[in-house]
Amino acid sequence: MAQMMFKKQSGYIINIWGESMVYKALTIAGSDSGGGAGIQADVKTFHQLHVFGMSAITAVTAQNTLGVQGVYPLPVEAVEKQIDSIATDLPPDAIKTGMLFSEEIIECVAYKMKQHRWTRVVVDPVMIAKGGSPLLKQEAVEALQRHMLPLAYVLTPNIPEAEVLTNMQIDTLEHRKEAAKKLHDMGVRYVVMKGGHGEGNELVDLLYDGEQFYEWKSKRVHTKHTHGTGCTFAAAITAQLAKGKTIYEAVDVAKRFIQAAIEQTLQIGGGHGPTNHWAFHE
Ligand SMILES: Nc1ncnc2c1ncn2[C@@H]1O[C@H](COP(=O)(O)OP(=O)(O)O)[C@@H](O)[C@H]1O
Ligand SMILES: Cc1ncc(COP(=O)(O)O)c(N)n1
Repeated sequence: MAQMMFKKQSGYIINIWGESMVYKALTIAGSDSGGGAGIQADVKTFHQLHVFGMSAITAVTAQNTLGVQGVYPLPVEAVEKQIDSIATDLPPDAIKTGMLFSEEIIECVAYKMKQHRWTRVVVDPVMIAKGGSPLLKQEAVEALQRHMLPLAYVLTPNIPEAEVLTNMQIDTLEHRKEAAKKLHDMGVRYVVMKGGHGEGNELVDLLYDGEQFYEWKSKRVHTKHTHGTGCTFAAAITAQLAKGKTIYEAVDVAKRFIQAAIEQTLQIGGGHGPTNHWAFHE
């Protein structure tokens, strides 16, 4: 009985041979000192979804709910070493990338993912923080298109990021679908285009699998506390993929996770506050 309770509370599965089956996910992204976005949002989301979270930090940002006060990229060697340390001892079941910042870091991450034969990769093409600070150098966009898109099992652009990656203006749902097709043609397996930047009271997130479109509609929460929504949403997809779920199941959980996290925000900080990573329960 005591053992049963432990299993339930610990959040991981014990198989019939008594071995622990811990699902592991890795995020390769920037650190947000304020804890609402980046690595911190990813690891909190993995944890809440009962997946063991690991990180390879690409850049340290001095950041809070008011904005980004500083960006300090790590040397490429430091990124490479973190990834190798994880790969050689704790092979991840799924990987997410977030803020990659420079061409050199993108090339390093792409090389390492190929070397370690990582295929369950969610690429969140982070470009600009909500307050407008650049998290990707402008000259690195081409490297992102060339090196990361073909490695992306899932790509999760918001509308402005999809516009930059496809070089087209997106105003309507039809435009979004056209852009998703373009991104699929650029090598992405599943395109998940987030609808937070759309108009109106209803949000539409779109999934394109190369054949069909699937839509997730939700009610827009009228709040300024949306810091880290994109990171959290993509991290929830990654956690579900780590557990072996399909992309359709993964987006379904991610959508419910982010809706709860935005509806029950924590009301902390003087600016755009973080979402609530405790709100959703499987
Ligand atoms: N105000 C909101 N109310 C409800 N859901 C939202 C809101 N803003 C964003 N979302 C959801 O959060 C996720 C991230 O969306 P988005 O804001 O487009 O990305 P990003 O944070 O990368 O800019 C999507 O699933 C989107 O539908
Ligand atoms: C280190 C880091 N990575 C990503 C974001 C984007 O945040 P959002 O999820 O709100 O687009 C951020 N503000 N900081």
